[in-house]
Amino acid sequence: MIGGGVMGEALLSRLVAEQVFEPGAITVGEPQAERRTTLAHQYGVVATADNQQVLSQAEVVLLAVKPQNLAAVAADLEQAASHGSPLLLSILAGIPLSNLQAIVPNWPVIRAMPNTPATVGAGMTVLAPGQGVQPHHLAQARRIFQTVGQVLEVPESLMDAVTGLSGSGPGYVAIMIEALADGGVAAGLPRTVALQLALQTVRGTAELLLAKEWHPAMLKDRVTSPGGTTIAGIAQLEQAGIRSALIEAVRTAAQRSRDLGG
Ligand SMILES: NC(=O)C1=CN([C@@H]2O[C@H](COP(=O)(O)OP(=O)(O)OC[C@H]3O[C@@H](n4cnc5c(N)ncnc54)[C@H](OP(=O)(O)O)[C@@H]3O)[C@@H](O)[C@H]2O)C=CC1
Ligand SMILES: O=C(O)[C@@H]1CCC=N1
Repeated sequence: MIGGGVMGEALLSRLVAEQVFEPGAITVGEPQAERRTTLAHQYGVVATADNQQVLSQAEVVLLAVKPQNLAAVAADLEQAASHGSPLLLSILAGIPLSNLQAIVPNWPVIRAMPNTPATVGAGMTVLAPGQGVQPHHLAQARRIFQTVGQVLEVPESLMDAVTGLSGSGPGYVAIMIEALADGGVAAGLPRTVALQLALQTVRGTAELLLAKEWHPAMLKDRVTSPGGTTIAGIAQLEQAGIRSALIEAVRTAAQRSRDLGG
């Protein structure tokens, strides 16, 4: 793994907990000494400041640096490109397969977009395979990302939209949960009670829709008693433009993903 930050750790923690890899078989390249110590102590992985140590014997390389750091890592990848041809899994938002393949022309490359619920095995990862990716490479990528949740495959042309929805989505939902709890506090609930209610309401709604395979509108209709509380709340949400706000959030994030790719 190159880049042991938030998302790298989220994936690492599950891969070790689910025993997909022996901790000692994982080497993480990470420039921050403090992060290296944390990752090595907490998960038993090898952590190094030298990316060549990561790349020298790797079968799978998981690229988890910020897109803005790709240029720095490209030099390491180019240097390693002549030894072997490991599977490269890139989770970098917005970086197209063509950019990665230009750096390591002989390596199979899969662009992946996971999300932070991966930390608890409830992630959503979408994969887009590059040229030269064989079925066994895809199977390996699926095995890795299935450890952290659901996996779906799409053509690369959809990956920026995926990034704007499921990649960034946990941020939007977290704000919704925080705001719901604030609403509960404004209506007189203690903070801890309000947060528990908001969290379980969001989880329960998602679980109900998944279990029953209902259209979301059907659930909305079932909650809204005529002249009741829910329709009064929904009228307020519509007036504030909640649908438009969420649609534009996904569209703007997708555009930002395109922009990161240059
Ligand atoms: N966070 C998320 O929810 C998701 C993130 N992603 C993608 O994952 C990637 C990482 O994001 P995130 O974990 O949030 O970011 P972080 O900044 O938390 O993690 C990136 C890590 O890589 C380190 N790094 C920087 N340069 C190098 C280098 N040359 N070699 C090795 N490591 C280096 C950084 O160190 P330093 O801080 O010192 O620069 C940092 O610790 C991004 O490309 C993002 O698009 C994808 C899906 C979801
Ligand atoms: O905000 C970001 O750029 C990353 C990619 C998707 C989620 N976090």
